[in-house]
Amino acid sequence: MTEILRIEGLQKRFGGLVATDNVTLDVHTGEIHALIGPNGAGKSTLINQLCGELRQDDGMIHLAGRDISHMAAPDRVDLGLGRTFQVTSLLEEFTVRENVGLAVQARDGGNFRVFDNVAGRKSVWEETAHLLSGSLLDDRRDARVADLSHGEKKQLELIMALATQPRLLLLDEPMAGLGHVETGQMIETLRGLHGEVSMLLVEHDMEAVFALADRISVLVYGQIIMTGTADEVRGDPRVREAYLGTEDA
Ligand SMILES: Nc1ncnc2c1ncn2[C@@H]1O[C@H](COP(=O)(O)OP(=O)(O)OP(=O)(O)O)[C@@H](O)[C@H]1O
Repeated sequence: MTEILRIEGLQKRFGGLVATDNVTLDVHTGEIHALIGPNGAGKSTLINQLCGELRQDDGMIHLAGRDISHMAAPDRVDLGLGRTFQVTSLLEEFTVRENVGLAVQARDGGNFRVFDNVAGRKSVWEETAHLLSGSLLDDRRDARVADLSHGEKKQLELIMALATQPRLLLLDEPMAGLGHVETGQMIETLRGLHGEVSMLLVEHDMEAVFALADRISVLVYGQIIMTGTADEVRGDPRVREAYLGTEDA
């Protein structure tokens, strides 16, 4: 079993608070690995350290065998670390197709802002069409982002993250704010990518986590208290006490 990501002894302090406390975790190539934990457990802090937006105080991060612990954020993206664009970073007045085209161009080292440059580049539009084909947004490619539903915007975030051709995709609450139907659609979309791209999925929606994850790591007060399958996590008394409550999940 090869590992796409290996984290060892990762530590981040904010003053007296230890937000990630000696975190050791690996993501196997091709797996969906979920990271769950109560509010304030340190999930965002961990994701931000992986991206390079926050510098760890101690510990190591390896991506596909390379030590990226001290690498700048854009270099990590070049090595295959992808993160979903946030809804707030979408260009509302541009179409779905144009937003995806800009993400493709940005990956190729182009300027994210200079839209004119992208208009004439056939390869960018071919790849954009490929990314959109078969997606839930293919029929909406000429819609303005401002006219999309929240669920459609979350699908667009994901497609734009895939435009960077990640080897490991960090998904920070992809179900947040989605209704039941849209959550089901997002689960299906992620299931369709299973095996193609490795994923570290931070998510509060336990139904989605149990439906998607090969393995789940549970973070409580900055520490991983266990890693296991959905059944192992459901059945672990420490998890039930710390996170799921005493009732059946
Ligand atoms: N920049 C910061 N400065 C000081 N404390 C911080 C900072 N960022 C996070 N924290 C603290 O670190 C702890 C972990 O926060 P973090 O946001 O990583 O948790 P989380 O698991 O992502 O929570 P949630 O599920 O609510 O998003 C919390 O106690 C939080 O208040």
